[in-house]
Amino acid sequence: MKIKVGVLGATGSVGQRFVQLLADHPMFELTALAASERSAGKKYKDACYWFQDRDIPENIKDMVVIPTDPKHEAFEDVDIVFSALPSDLAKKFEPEFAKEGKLVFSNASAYRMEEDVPLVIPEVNADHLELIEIQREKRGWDGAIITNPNCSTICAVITLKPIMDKFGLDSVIITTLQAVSGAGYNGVPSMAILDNLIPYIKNEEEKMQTESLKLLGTLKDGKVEFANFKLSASCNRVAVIDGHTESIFVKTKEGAEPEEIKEVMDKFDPLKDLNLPTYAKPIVIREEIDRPQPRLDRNEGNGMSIVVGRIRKDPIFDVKYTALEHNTIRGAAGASILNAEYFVKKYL
Ligand SMILES: NC(=O)C1=CN([C@@H]2O[C@H](COP(=O)(O)OP(=O)(O)OC[C@H]3O[C@@H](n4cnc5c(N)ncnc54)[C@H](OP(=O)(O)O)[C@@H]3O)[C@@H](O)[C@H]2O)C=CC1
Ligand SMILES: N[C@@H](CC(=O)OP(=O)(O)O)C(=O)O
Repeated sequence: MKIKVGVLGATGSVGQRFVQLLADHPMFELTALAASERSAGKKYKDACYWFQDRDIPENIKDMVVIPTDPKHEAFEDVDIVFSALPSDLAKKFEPEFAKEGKLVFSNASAYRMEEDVPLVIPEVNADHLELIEIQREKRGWDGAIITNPNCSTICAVITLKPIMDKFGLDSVIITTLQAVSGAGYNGVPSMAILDNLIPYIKNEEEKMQTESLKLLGTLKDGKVEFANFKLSASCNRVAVIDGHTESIFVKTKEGAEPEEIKEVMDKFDPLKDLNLPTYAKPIVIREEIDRPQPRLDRNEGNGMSIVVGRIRKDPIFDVKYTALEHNTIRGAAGASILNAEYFVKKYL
């Protein structure tokens, strides 16, 4: 039998991606769509300004949106909620759902860096999920909050993990070129971004610099010991709809050649035997000199693969390469859903 799930912030930019990915999911049945009081009581198709390139799924469009209230009857038999709430609202609502016994798989940044909250990319640090036992004990709730990282962080960390495991990491520098969808539908006015680039995204560099070290850290005695290497990020918004591109420079501890980096990235496929519906090969390498490109490569692996190209020697660091991620799928809704699929397979 399928597990009943709900989406918080279901009408928003990331919420719509959740709806697309969950409407016909082999493990989950989407039965609750929650949003603000403005949307509650309306049919989903009327409450939400849908801007995806495929229509609202037939089985979803007439569902009635409910308020974000864990005690609402529609949540009664829901076990998992996916949160696509803005961070300030996530701070308030997510604990209320955990208190009601729900497993909250959150996209929001509100709880990512809390000591007892797992921040997880299942291919990288699935063992950190064990933190939920400590979380439940400390906070006295039956549910749990499990977070996925910031979109730009996910892209970089997936590529760094196989390098770290084989060669160790000394220093990493990342420059991002981030799509406008990362800021939500109303986030960046067209007058600001067309014919332009904005070299600032609030809090993004700090998130990349801290979240990456937690993700690549080690769980020891119920705590995450952060990874110990230097990471510097510089984040930019560009006029692309979907697809974050990152230029990544890596100095390893042991030294590595581009061919060796390519090999460890290509072999990196840790969950391939689990048959998780949203899983795709985490890293796909392109050999062409001018790839990856957002328009051409963002849908690789149904939007779940990081596409890496231009792996080459760097005169200062060991290597540099370009990585591309579909930011609202692998970087947001798809990441949360993969966390939930992994959790269900391993723990339920
Ligand atoms: N992991 C990642 O990398 C990414 C994460 N995100 C995160 O995902 C979250 C959602 O972002 P995004 O989809 O762009 O945001 P949007 O602004 O597009 O959507 C916000 C959603 O929250 C709902 N909402 C607003 N106010 C309330 C309220 N008072 N009570 C209940 N619901 C409310 C809205 O409902 P209504 O329509 O009724 O107003 C809407 O469904 C954010 O935390 C963002 O930072 C985003 C992109 C990538
Ligand atoms: N800040 C990211 C998206 C985002 O919302 O990130 P976070 O989940 O860390 O708040 C972007 O603009 O592309």
